[in-house]
Amino acid sequence: MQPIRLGLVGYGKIAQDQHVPAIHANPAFQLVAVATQGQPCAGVENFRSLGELLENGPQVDAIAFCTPPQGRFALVQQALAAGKHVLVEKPPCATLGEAMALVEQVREQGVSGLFAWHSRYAPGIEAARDWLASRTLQSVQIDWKEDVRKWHPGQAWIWQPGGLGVFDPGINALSIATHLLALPLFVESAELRVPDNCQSPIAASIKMADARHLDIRAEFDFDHGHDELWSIEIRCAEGVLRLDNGGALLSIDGVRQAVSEEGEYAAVYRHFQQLINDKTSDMDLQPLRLVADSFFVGSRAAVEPFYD
Ligand SMILES: NC(=O)C1=CN([C@@H]2O[C@H](COP(=O)(O)OP(=O)(O)OC[C@H]3O[C@@H](n4cnc5c(N)ncnc54)[C@H](O)[C@@H]3O)[C@@H](O)[C@H]2O)C=CC1
Ligand SMILES: O=C1O[C@@H]([C@H](O)CO)[C@H](O)[C@H]1O
Repeated sequence: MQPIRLGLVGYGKIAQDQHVPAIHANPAFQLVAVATQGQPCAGVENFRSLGELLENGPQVDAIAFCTPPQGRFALVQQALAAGKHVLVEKPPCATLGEAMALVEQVREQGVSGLFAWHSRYAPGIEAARDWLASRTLQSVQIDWKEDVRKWHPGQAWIWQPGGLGVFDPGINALSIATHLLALPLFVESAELRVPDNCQSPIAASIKMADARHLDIRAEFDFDHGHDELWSIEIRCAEGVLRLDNGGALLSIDGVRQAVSEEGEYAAVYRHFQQLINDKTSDMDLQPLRLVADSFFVGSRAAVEPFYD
C-alpha cells in the first residue's frame, strides 16, 4: 500500500522533537515537504510558505500543522481548499470560532481532520479511563506546572493574544480531564495571573464542575522549577487514581499500574492514519472551550513582568 505523502508546516520545536521522529517511525507515512519560516528540515524539499509548497512542491495527501496557533486557521483552510487531510497541533486555533469553522470545513471537504490533543495519547490514559468508568468520583485535583524557558525558549508568540500563555500546556491537562470524565465540564471561576509585560497569563487557578457538581480544581504554572509537575489526582469512593508525568505514569491507591508502551506522538500518527483509512475525523472542541470559558469568567491579577 502506498504511504500517505505528508507535508508539514512549521518546523519548530515540537516538529523537530516529536512530529518528524514519529512520522519517520511510521511506514504508513512519508514526509515529502516542509513549509517553514525558520531552519529547514533535512532530507525533504523545503518551502517558505504553504502556498509555495502546494503550488510548486511534490504531491501531498495530508498536511501536519505545527505553527503557533495565531494564523493557523488560514493555513489549515488553505490545505482544506486543496483537498488535503489535516493534522492540527493543539490548540487547534487562536479562537473557538475558528476551530468550530474548521470542523465544518473538514466535513464539507470530505477529508479527514485530527485535532491532535497529544496528552490524550499518553501511556496511562486509556487504563485510567477504563478504571474510572465504574467508580464513584468525588473530586479532581489537577496540577500542571512547567518552565516556559525549557519548553518554549524564546517563543514570543506564546505571550501574545491567541498564544494562551500557561494555558498552552494547561490545555493538555484539560484535554485529559475531558477525555476521562464522562460529563461535560463547566468553569465556575478562574484567576488568571498576567505579567505586566505580557498579554496572556503565566499562572492560573481554575474551579470547574460537571452536572453532578463534581469538584474539579486546576493549578497551572508556567514559571515552575526545572522538574515539571504534570499530575491529575482523582479521588473516588473506591480509591484514589493518580496520573503523573503528563499521563505516562498511572497509580491506584499508590500502586503503579501497567500502561501502554506506545509514545504519545506514535499514537497520534497511528490514529491519524486510521482516520484517513476510515474516511472519518476526530476534532474535539471541548478543551479549547474550557480555555475560552476560563478567559471569559477569569479575574485578572497583575504580576511582575516576565523575561525569558
Ligand atoms: N514546545 C513544546 O514543547 C510543544 C508545543 N506544542 C504545540 O506546537 C505548536 C508549535 O509550538 P513550538 O513548536 O514549540 O513553536 P516554535 O515557535 O518552536 O515553532 C513554530 C514554527 O512555525 C514556523 N512558522 C510560523 N508561522 C509560519 C507560517 N505562516 N508558515 C510556515 N511556518 C511558520 C516558525 O518558523 C517555527 O519554526 C504550538 O501550538 C504548541 O502549543 C505541542 C506540544 C509540545
Ligand atoms: O503541548 C505542550 O506540551 C508541553 C510540554 O512539551 C510537555 O509535553 C508544552 O509546554 C506545551 O506546548
